[in-house]
Amino acid sequence: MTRKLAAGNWKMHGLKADLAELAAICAAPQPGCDVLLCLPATLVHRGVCAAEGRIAIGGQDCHAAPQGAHTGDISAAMLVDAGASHVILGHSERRADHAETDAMVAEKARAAQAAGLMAIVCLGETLAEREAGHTLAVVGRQLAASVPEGADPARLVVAYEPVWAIGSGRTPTEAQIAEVHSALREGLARRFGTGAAEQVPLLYGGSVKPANAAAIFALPHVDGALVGGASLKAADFLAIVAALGAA
Ligand SMILES: O=C[C@H](O)COP(=O)(O)O
Repeated sequence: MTRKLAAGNWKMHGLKADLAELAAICAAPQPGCDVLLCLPATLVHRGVCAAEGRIAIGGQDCHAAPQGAHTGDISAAMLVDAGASHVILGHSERRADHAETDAMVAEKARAAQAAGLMAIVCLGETLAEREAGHTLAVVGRQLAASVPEGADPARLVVAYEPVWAIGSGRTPTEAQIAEVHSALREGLARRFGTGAAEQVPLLYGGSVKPANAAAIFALPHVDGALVGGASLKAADFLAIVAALGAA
C-alpha cells in the first residue's frame, strides 16, 4: 500500500516567528499519514530542529550541480546537511519564474536522489492546455521527461498540480483528478513496473482546503496532497492531515 503524505509548501512565506505554526502542527497527533513541510531555505535548519523528528522537513528547490559558482542557489547536499529529507522540484512557479524545463527538472531530481533526498516532481497543465483537451498529453510528457533516466522510484513522489488551480480557489472535478492520477500511475508502471509504481505517492495540489480535502483523498490513486496556502496555518493544515489520515 502506498504511504500517504500530507505535504505543505510554504513557498516564499515564513519568518522565524512563523515556526510557531510548525510547532503547533508537531504538537498534534498525526495518525495515518506522513507529514512534511517544505520551508523556505532560510528556515529549513531551524524547522528541522523545531520539529524534533515529529514531521519531515523539506526544501523547495535545489541546483542540479553538487557545488559550484552558482550564486544564490542551494545544492541537494546543502539541504541534506540542514536536515531536509525531501525537496520539491519543477513546481509550476519555478517553471514559470525561472524558465525551468522538464530536462532541468530531471537533472535536479537526479541530483536530489543522489544526495539522498526524496524528489517531489511537480507537473500539471495550464488552463489553456486543459481547455484544449491536452491535459493527459501534457502531464504524460512532463512525467516522462521530468523524472530522470535511472531514477529510484523509492525516492520519488509525483505531485499533480494544475497550474490554474494553484492559489485560485478552483479545483478540477473529482473525475478530472482521478483521470489524471490514474494516467500517472499507468505512466509510472510503464517506467518502473507495477509493483514499484504502486509505491510512488501521487499527490494532488491546487487549492486543497479543509473543506475539499476528504473528497479529494477518497479518489483512487490520490495518496496525499501538496498544500500551499492552507499549510501556512496549523489549524487548516491539521484539518487536511486529519482528512488524509481518515481516508
Ligand atoms: O505547492 C503547492 C501548490 O502550489 C498549491 O498551492 P495552493 O494550495 O495555495 O493552491
